[in-house]
Amino acid sequence: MNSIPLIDFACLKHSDANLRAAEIKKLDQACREVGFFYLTNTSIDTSVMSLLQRAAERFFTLPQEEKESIDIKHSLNHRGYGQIGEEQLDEISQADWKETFDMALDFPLDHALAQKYPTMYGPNQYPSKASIVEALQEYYVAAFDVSQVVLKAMAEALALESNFFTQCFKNHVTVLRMIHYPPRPEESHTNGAGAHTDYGCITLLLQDDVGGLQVKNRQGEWTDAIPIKGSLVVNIGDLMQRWTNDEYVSTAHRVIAPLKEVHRYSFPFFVEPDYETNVKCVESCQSKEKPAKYAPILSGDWIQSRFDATYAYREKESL
Ligand SMILES: O=C(O)CCC(=O)C(=O)O
Ligand SMILES: [Fe+2]
Repeated sequence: MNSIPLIDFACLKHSDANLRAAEIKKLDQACREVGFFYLTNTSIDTSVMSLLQRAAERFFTLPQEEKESIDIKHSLNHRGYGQIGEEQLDEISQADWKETFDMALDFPLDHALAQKYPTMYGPNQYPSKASIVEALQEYYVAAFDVSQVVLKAMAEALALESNFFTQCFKNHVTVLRMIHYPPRPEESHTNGAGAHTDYGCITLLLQDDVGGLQVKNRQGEWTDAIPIKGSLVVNIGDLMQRWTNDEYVSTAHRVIAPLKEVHRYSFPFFVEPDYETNVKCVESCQSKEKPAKYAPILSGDWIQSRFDATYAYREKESL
């Protein structure tokens, strides 16, 4: 049995208040008990999803040289292409067997925020093919809309003003990533992406039909998050866990590398608020019996500290 609950996006937006309230309750329970759920019936057109999949297939088959011309190593604000071995999510002996491409909102270098926080705000590094860029941008806009509906529902579930979270997304640093998991290099190399939790608020993941994503359940067992066509897998990140005083849980997950001749593509959308968002325990998650566990922190400072721990090239830079 699949232990990851299904939440119906259409119900989260429904005009019937009772239907909506019932779905928000289910959402709240999923965030507290599992930290993962499938989001079905989203507003993202399936053609926008397929275009993104095709864009990824085309991008990752470009000559290595072309991909490396926009290597994330050249980008202070981590945009662009990440080679196999660039990001290591778990300190295990097997490298993460994946290559990546990251994009976010584009800020010119002379923008005040890019000047103040150059490692977080700045320009994208795009591939030269316009159709790939268009597919990315179209998906980014559609996924962002979905994320805001989910965050409104979460705010309501937590007895907050419905715009409590969404008001922190004016100059946000939400990242759309494309990931290509090539076939494992040898039978014993099972690691596609090491066990980790996500840093941000929430992540919306689009995956193809290959499978391989696993989620750690409360009993400490790895369970498969099998692909459900057209749906997104949504999970709580560390920032949201901190914001909610551990009421909403950021759950560990990993990816098993595909078998011989199989290529997997996935598209996490890491929903992360404005750098200067003050992440301070929300009212409804603290009490005399359960005081706030974490000191307030700026969202960007938190995300930066987590980045530094996972990127090989950054470690080398700081040596
Ligand atoms: O590829 C996947 O299914 C998950 C990727 C992931 O967890 C991540 O990049 O944070
Ligand atoms: Fe993740």
